[in-house]
Amino acid sequence: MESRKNSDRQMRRANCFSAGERMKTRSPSVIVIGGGFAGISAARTLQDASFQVMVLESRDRIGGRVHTDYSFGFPVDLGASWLHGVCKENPLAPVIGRLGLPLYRTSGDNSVLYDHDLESYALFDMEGNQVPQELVTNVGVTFEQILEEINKVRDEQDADMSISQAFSIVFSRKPELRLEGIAHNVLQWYLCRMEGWFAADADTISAKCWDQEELLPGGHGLMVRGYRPVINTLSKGIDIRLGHRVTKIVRRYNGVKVTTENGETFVADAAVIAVPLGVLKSGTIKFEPKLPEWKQDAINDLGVGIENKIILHFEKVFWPKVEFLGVVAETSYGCSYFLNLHKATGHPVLVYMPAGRLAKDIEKMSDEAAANFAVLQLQRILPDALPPVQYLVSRWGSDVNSLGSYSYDIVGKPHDLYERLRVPVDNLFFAGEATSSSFPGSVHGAYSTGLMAAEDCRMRVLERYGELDLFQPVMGEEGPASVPLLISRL
Ligand SMILES: Cc1cc2nc3c(=O)[nH]c(=O)nc-3n(C[C@H](O)[C@H](O)[C@H](O)COP(=O)(O)OP(=O)(O)OC[C@H]3O[C@@H](n4cnc5c(N)ncnc54)[C@H](O)[C@@H]3O)c2cc1C
Repeated sequence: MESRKNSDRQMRRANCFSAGERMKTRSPSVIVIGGGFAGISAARTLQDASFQVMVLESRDRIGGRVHTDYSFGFPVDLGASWLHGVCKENPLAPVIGRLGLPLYRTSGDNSVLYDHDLESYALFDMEGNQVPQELVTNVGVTFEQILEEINKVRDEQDADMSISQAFSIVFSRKPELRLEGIAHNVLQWYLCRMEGWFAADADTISAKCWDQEELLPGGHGLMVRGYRPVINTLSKGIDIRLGHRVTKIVRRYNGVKVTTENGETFVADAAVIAVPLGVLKSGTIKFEPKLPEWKQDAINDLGVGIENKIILHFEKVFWPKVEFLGVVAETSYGCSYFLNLHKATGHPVLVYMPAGRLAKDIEKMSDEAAANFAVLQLQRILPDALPPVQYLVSRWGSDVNSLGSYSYDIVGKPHDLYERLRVPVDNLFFAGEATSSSFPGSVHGAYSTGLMAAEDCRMRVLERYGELDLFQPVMGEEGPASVPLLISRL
């Protein structure tokens, strides 16, 4: 009995929103789990709407899969670095614009496949010979034709298939699209780029859903100064508890109780859960009661892929003045590409970006071995390539805080999984790139789901506060709750 009393007392002390505070501030409380773009945008919106907000973040930094590193003496992004859709319709445009952050446009094209204009590529074969630009462009056209044919094939059939299977069907129907020799290798390179977009291999990507995301106009722009200033600005003044890994979420009709790895407990009227899909899949966060079956199925069925960055900082530039360097090979697994950051930032930096199985294999290597692997690919193009003076290696697949880079549609599963992931369960609101059916796998997608979750949460909490039963204590706390201040402003 005594020990139960003690633990009750401890819990009360640990509560971020104690009964006293609730009476004083007269505003509803929300715990946001995860301090990436989705979580921070939800927290910002709710705090601006007079909610008491606390963010619990497992890492010792905010930003999640947006991670700008400054150890080279200038910013480089280990996670997201492009704004996909450089236009005023992009939900992030107002904040990026207000901050005066420069963007470097790598492509005016709005398509999934070309976040770089074709003329900015320099592709090489395994012997270091540059592929003629005309061939690169022509194979690009063939690749688009194949994708159009894939769409016809999928529309004829009810059952879904992978992009690789669809390729085989198209080749058997239209053998003239099957390329040989170096042209075949260039085609594999385009496929490799497509795999990079989805962070997954072609034999797992759904032919039915590959083009279901919405693309904003304005093409693709690199955040020259990195994404960090954006997240820092959005998070100003918010109560963020770093190093707080959530392990359990209990929900009741009148509140939520959230427990962290070190046993601390927090209660609030509602919670926004904005952790990555990989973390939800891992089952390391326990829900009580369990999540409904439809929600758990959505978590299980949506794919999460891996893309990584190996960022190489050289003493000086020794490569051609193009935006993208690529090595073509017989299979997409053997192909590789490097983003030339010198074009955008003026710094002698190349970024090697493996995806899918290759990224997974490279994650098994040490940082040094991974950097050497990237340099080896570079030396295929440029035999006299210098060793880097510094390097950075990301591990989004094995990092327990992400367990994957971003979500994608796997074969045979419907595209509405993103929406199912987003739909709230009682007073638990879901946010994050994997809950965005329009813009999955992107920063602006994550950001907009944070706004949506905040709005849903605001409505629900305010509605419930208007009900008599919410004048009862939240999660067993004593003392009257009160009608939130915000209601008078609505
Ligand atoms: C290599 C790479 C390149 C990319 N390139 C681009 C790009 O150029 N443009 C683009 O738009 N998008 C890009 N993306 C995708 C983009 O980064 C993500 O879609 C977006 O940042 C996801 O934001 P989020 O808030 O949903 O998740 P996250 O940013 O992952 O935030 C989730 C947060 O939850 C925290 N967390 C995890 N577990 C717990 C727990 N148990 N308790 C508490 N906190 C927890 C994490 O530490 C993290 O901070 C890229 C991603 C990667 C990995």
